[in-house]
Amino acid sequence: MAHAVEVRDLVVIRGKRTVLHGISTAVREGCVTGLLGPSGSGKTTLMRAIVGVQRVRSGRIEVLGRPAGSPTLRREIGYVTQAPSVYPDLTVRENARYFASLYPGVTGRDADRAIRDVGLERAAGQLVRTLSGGQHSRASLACALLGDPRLLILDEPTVGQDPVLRDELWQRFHALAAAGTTLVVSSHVMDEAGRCDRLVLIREGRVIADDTPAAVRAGAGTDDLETAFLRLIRQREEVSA
Ligand SMILES: Nc1ncnc2c1ncn2[C@@H]1O[C@H](COP(=O)(O)OP(=O)(O)OP(=O)(O)O)[C@@H](O)[C@H]1O
Repeated sequence: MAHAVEVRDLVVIRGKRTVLHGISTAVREGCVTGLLGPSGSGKTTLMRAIVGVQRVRSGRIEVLGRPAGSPTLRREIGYVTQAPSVYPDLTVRENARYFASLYPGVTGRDADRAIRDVGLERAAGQLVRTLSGGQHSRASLACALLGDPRLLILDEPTVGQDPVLRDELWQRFHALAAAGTTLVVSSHVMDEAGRCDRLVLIREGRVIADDTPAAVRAGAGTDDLETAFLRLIRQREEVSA
């Protein structure tokens, strides 16, 4: 299967700390790849590097066959950060229509469909600054979907969503993947890991597993991904001790 993203020996230093210590991984096209790891492990930094907005010390990243950060990639990548990326003083619909207007051929009808796709139709006329945290991040997701990106990078998109909405969002992610979009979704919630096609587990800036959920479970000798993650961490600690 072709790779949408290839990362080789990536080293990133932020402030005075080495945050990514020579990471190598690849993201398969048309899959949902989960980036899992504890808070501060480097998930956002890796996503920023893939999107091309993170200064890297060394290593190589290819995205859709081009070096990360290439201007021609801008229209092909949708990136939803943890920070709000929609205008607070516009309604959800106004935001979606504004972002739709930035893409040739994307219409107001597409904007309305994106709002429906993230389950925000009842809040479409509401000012973004009055939305709940979960609604706010779904508004950002709707706007990121508008350009029909080939690669969607979603930083903790299910934070603050109730279980029903989380389930709907995961169904939506898989529908997008089935239609050919590649998704990279970060989370530190292990029960979401099992919903990914592939997992990249990161700890302290190093990849400690890169496989399907089933293979990660089998490799660690447990059915539970949280236990698998803990076992992988302990194995690493024993090897480096
Ligand atoms: N602007 C910055 N300057 C210096 N260090 C930073 C900066 N942003 C993040 N870091 C550090 O880089 C490390 C990795 O952070 P990153 O945000 O990539 O982790 P994460 O796995 O995404 O965490 P979370 O799950 O909490 O979002 C952390 O130690 C963090 O303190």
